[in-house]
Amino acid sequence: MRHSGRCGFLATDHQLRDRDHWGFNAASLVGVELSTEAVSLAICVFCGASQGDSPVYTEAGYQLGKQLGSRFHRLIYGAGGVGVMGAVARGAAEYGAKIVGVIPSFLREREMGDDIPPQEIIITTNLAHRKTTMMNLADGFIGLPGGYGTMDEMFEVISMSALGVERRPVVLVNTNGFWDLFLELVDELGKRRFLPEDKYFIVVDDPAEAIDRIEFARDAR
Ligand SMILES: CC(C)=CCNc1ncnc2c1ncn2[C@@H]1O[C@H](COP(=O)(O)O)[C@@H](O)[C@H]1O
Repeated sequence: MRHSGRCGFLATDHQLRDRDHWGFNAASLVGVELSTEAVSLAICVFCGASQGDSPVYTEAGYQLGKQLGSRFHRLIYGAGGVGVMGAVARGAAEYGAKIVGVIPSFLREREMGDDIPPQEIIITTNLAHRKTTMMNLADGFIGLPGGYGTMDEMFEVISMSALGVERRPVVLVNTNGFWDLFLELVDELGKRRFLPEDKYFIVVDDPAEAIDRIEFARDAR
C-alpha cells in the first residue's frame, strides 16, 4: 500500500488561505501545481522511547505510522528507533510516509539505534529546542503512551491551547486506558478550580480515529 504519487491540482485561493491558517508557507504556491506531499498534513507524534509492559503500545504505534503513510501524511517525531517511537516510525516508513526525526545530539546514541527507518534528521542542542522544532513543523499533535518525555511534550501543547496561543488539534490515543489517570488528574484539577472547564484535547480509542480528528479539524477551517 505504498504511495509515491502526485495528486496534480492547482491551489485555489481558498485552499491557500486554509493552508496558511495551518501554518504552511503558502505564499509561494499561488498557481503552482501541488503534489500530494504538499497538501498532506505534518502530524507530530509524542510517545515513549520505551515499549511499555504490553505489546499493545507498540502495536498502536505501528498502526498510527501505517495510517499516516496510507493517508499521505508526514510524521514529525523524536527520531527514535526504540520503543513506541520506533514502532511509529517503522509503520510510517513501511507505508511510504515522509518522516522528519528531531533529536538532541546527546540522545542520538541512546535512542536512534542503527536501524531507524529512512528519514530527514534534525539535530537540536537540547530537549527544549527539540520540542519547539517539532512543534513548529506540525499541523496537529498526537500523544501515544510514553513516560516523562511524552508527558512533558503533551503538557506543553495542551497548556498552550489552554492559554489560547495554540489552535492546532491535540489528540490523545487512549490505548489500553493509558491516559485514564491523566484524565482523572485533569478532572480533579478542574474540580479544585485550577483548570478551566473546557477541555483542550480530544481523547480517542485508536490511531485511525486520531488522524480522522486532525483531518476533520483541517477540513472544518
Ligand atoms: C528539561 C526538561 C523540561 C525535561 C523534562 N523531561 C523531558 N523533556 C523532554 N523530552 C524528554 C524528557 N525526558 C525524556 N525525554 C525524551 O522524550 C522522548 C520520549 O520519552 P519518554 O519515553 O516518554 O520518557 C524520548 O526521546 C526521551 O529521551
